Amino acid sequence: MTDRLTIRRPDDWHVHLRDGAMLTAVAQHTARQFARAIVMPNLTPPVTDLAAAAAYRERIMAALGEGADFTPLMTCYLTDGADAGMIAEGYAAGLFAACKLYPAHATTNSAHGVTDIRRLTTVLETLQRIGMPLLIHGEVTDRSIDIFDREAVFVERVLTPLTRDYPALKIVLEHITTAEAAAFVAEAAHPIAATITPQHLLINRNAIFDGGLRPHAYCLPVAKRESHRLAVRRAAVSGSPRFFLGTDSAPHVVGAKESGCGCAGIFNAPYALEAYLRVFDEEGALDRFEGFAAEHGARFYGLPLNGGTVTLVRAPVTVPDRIGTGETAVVPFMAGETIGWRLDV
Ligand SMILES: NC(=O)N[C@@H](CC(=O)O)C(=O)O
Ligand SMILES: [Zn+2]
Ligand SMILES: [Zn+2]
Repeated sequence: MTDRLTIRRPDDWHVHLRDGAMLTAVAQHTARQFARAIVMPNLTPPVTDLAAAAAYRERIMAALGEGADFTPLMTCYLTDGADAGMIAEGYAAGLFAACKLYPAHATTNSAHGVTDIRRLTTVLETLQRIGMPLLIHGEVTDRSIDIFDREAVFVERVLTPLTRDYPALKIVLEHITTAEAAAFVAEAAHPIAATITPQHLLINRNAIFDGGLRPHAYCLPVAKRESHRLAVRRAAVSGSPRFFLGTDSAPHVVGAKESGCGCAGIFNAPYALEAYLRVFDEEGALDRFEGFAAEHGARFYGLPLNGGTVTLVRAPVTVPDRIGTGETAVVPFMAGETIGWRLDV
């Protein structure tokens, strides 16, 4: 039995670092484990231009303090009015690493998102031409579609034609939750990849209703039935370079979760690596963990691999019931549970 695993320093290819007091509270958890992270732009107001992205990057580095060895990779939130020239300029300048497509009203802070992807023709042509990745929250927002089917229907109705219309457009389908999404990404003759969260590897939809309504197990896309969880697990540990780590850590203050209308989002940053490693351990795939956590994403984005290493040791670690106080009090993913691995720092 392996009791110690050392891998190249990993990256988180999808995280919400928030802003203000919450940013100050949560950023350290990500920077402690990851060398780089793709930072989601769904602030209020969203990060839609160069000045907003540069200022947000500054606030992230200020929150981490002097000497932090962490690189935030900024993203541009696409709206119906997105400006292709500005986006290309930001990419060329190394400010934007990618663009993020939220279908309008699909998830937290997506009200300014895209109402119809056909409005983005010029932007998509530009991204394709310059090799800039398009990151997608892949759910349809059609209210007649059952919430558990919104990702699979997005794959069929939106993603399939998109890959046909833009055959060289680099796409990351974010936080996949279904067998349909995993199969599409694995098999498409297209430069496409997917991020996978710890929660979609560890819980199915029963967790949301386990003895009562469990707001801390609620995120979007919502967890699916067990057969989908198993399909997503197989994809993660398959060794395919198209699947990589993206926590989707999405903190909401405890009162916003435990509410008559609780926010979507799971805060998993504090024990993210440990949670993922538990899955690879259970699947007998420890040898594939480094690829998933530290290599596949960087290669897909066309970025260098990190130097340095992190070490995880087999040890019982119990996740606290709550992290932070007051306006930054958050209930972490797996609160009260014991994970069998600990990051050795
Ligand atoms: N995943 C979530 O449930 N929530 C995210 C938004 C997102 O990634 O869709 C958030 O910003 O809270
Ligand atoms: Zn999302
Ligand atoms: Zn997210």
